[in-house]
Amino acid sequence: MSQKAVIFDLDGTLIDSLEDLANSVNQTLKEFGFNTHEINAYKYFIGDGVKVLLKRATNEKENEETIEKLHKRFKVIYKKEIDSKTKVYEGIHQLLGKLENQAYPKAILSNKPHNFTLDCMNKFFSNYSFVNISGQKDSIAKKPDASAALLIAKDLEKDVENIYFVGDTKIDMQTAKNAGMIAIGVLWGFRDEKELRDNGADFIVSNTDELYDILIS
Ligand SMILES: O=C(O)COP(=O)(O)O
Repeated sequence: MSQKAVIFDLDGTLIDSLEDLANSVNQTLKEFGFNTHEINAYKYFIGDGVKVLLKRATNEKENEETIEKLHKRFKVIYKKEIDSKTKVYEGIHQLLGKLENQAYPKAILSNKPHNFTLDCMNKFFSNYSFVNISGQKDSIAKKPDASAALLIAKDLEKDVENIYFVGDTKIDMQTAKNAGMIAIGVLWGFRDEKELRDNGADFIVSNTDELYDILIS
């Protein structure tokens, strides 16, 4: 077994879920009489969990009660749309397959609600073994807090300095740094290189071959 292990972010790193998330939020907004947004605007709304996504989509002007109503409706809509347009990014299946063949320990840490994280993992990645799959749960602080990453590290049975954290946003880079892990920023997701570098990326990769080379080095 490898001396190293990896924790992957999900949205924007393993799967391109932008359109389904954006369409589901837009439908929710429409039903409640709010203005909708261009799909690309959601690249900057997604990353800090669903409630923050809804706050940003309503221009941070709504109170908790309204956000809670939107949240309830969003969950119903997104449950149906979760895999309508969502795709696994190019090269991810090959990467996971190669890691699997080497018994390389893998885990998931997402700010997507835990049940939706499990739905996506079952739908797209049921062929691979993950030591731990964690979405956002009310019982534990979400990324960039290090708590969930540190719990996963225990399951991975590696020291944090031997764990790569792979993600596409500053939230992921900050989580890696807060947990003492090695931060790898991917450029095929929702944010740009500057954001990843400014938030502590130790490595930046533009394709899954580059990512694999770092993970096994
Ligand atoms: O749904 C979100 O807000 C972010 O999800 P991620 O952590 O998998 O990028």
